Amino acid sequence: IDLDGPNRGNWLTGNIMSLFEGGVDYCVHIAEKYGGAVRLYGPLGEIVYVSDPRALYHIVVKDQHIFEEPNQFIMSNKLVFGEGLISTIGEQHRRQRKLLNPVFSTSNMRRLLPTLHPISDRLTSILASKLPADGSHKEIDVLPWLSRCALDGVCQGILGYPSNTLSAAENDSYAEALRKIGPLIGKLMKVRSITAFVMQNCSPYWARKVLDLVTVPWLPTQYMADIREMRRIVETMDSASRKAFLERKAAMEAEETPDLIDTACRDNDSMTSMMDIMLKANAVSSNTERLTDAELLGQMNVMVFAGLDTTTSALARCIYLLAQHSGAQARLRSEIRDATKILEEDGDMPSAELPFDVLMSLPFLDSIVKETLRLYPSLPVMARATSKAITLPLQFPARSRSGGYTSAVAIPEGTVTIISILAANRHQGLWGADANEWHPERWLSSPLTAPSQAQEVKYSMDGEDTVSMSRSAPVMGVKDGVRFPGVYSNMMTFLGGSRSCIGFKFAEMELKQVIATLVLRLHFSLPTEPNTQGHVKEIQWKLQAFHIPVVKPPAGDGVTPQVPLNVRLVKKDDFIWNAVV
Ligand code: HEM
Repeated sequence: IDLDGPNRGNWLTGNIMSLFEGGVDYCVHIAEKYGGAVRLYGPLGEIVYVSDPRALYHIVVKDQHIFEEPNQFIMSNKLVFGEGLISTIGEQHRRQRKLLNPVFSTSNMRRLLPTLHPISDRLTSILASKLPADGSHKEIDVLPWLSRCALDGVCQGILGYPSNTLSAAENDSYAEALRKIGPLIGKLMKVRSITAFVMQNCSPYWARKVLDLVTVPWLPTQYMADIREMRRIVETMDSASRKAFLERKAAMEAEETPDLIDTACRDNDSMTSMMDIMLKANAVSSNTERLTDAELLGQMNVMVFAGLDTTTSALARCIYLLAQHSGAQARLRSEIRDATKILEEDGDMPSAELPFDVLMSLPFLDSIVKETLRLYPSLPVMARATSKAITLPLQFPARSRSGGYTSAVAIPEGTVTIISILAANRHQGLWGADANEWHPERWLSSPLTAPSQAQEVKYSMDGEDTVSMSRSAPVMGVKDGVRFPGVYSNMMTFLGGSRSCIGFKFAEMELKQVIATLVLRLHFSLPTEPNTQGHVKEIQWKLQAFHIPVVKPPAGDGVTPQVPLNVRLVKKDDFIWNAVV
């Protein structure tokens, strides 16, 4: 591959792990140094690391069928989640998206918001109850509570399943399974290729038998234990979501109204869940487009999983940044107070239960969420594999192997391509010289163009595939008609194209609801209490599959800090890792 890049590194594993070891700085630095397409090495050879806007447009939109998710990703997802969106490709995936896209419409989000009100209230009350009655401050590890909140949010909002992990002393087995599944998938990453091979060549019955057999003789014991644990988790998850699904389906079939979508939503606005809406959309769809029960069930499993650690990571980052920037926190609080005061005066709403349209249009809250998701996307990099050879055009020339520059790169079939969401979101050419800084005000100084003056934003890729769109667009992230092909405010956080995040509106709404409720009543700051030796605890962020906050105990403190039960601890170097779950 005729691209420049860092040295190969380890002869066997290459330099791919540097992305995670070097963290955000490294991921951004290599794009700034070599350009929007960089050559890296993995165990199986060369890898292309991409952050160029035109190349990304080809990867996620125009040539998406050539840049599919790697086979082992699809196959192992199928084994764990069933027939949901992250386990299907091609025509089946297209059919699923066609039915599901309208389910995530703005009007359906409006219906779902009330399911999040009691959850964000409960989170706030729990944290407030831990504070001293005299109004003074106290150090609380908020991460596990944010995680429980995100879990209750997806369970209730998506599945209609009241997991109540915020209130319950003991978690139910379903909630427990959901919390464990992300880290286990990470641990089992190395055996994914075996899974893919077996799944493709055997029936489900034999796949199960073969996987049992082939893994026994040579896999380290820990893998075996993890595989057994994964199987237990999958069974728990499957039986709980199947039960919820069958109950809702039976209840829906008992309704004798032809216009199922409209009636149910009108009659029972606040009680609805994503599953209800999806079941109803499916019932009224044509026979050829209708999803099977297995596909519907798979969607539920996938959405609950996809919406959990991503949202927790984003919530944690927002709270962390607000704690770091007390001025922004104060400004946000007064914006929310003003909004709730107006409503109280109107006698409309109790405190933080802002109506959907008010919540979603608070300018500073919107800026905080956007800027945080831009600078710290929950999923910093995504992998694709080319199903055939292709030449990828670049918007901005990248450094070639010979030391010159190239504006197109030939990629052989079977090449792993890494989409760098992180580097794209920090592209200085499109986001400005301060692209690496958290600066929420940038979104305020970039008002929406009024619909009457809607600009024709020309997304000029090449002669043939020019995409033009007329819309009221924020000017942020666009320069000379060039922008990233993301579904959310020109950034790549939720990707773009047919495999973009289907739940991004739900995620945005949940983030805004939880942050508004928390900030209205609580003030957040970083740890300040020195231990007996005068050292203060540090919070740092580790880049794994997700961004994970890492708590470094105060220097010289040999005592392991007290941590809540649901936090998985891994001792590495001198850090205590608080996994997101
Ligand atoms: C801040 C929160 C979130 C972030 C940053 C995020 C990000 C992403 C990204 C980058 C992808 C593309 C993955 C890939 O191509 O491999 C994705 C896919 C997906 N997300 Fe999200 N997500 C978030 C929340 C949610 C929520 C709340 C839901 C469910 C309601 C959800 C459901 C999905 C699904 C089902 C897919 C697969 C789509 C497909 O393949 O067609 N996500 N998400």
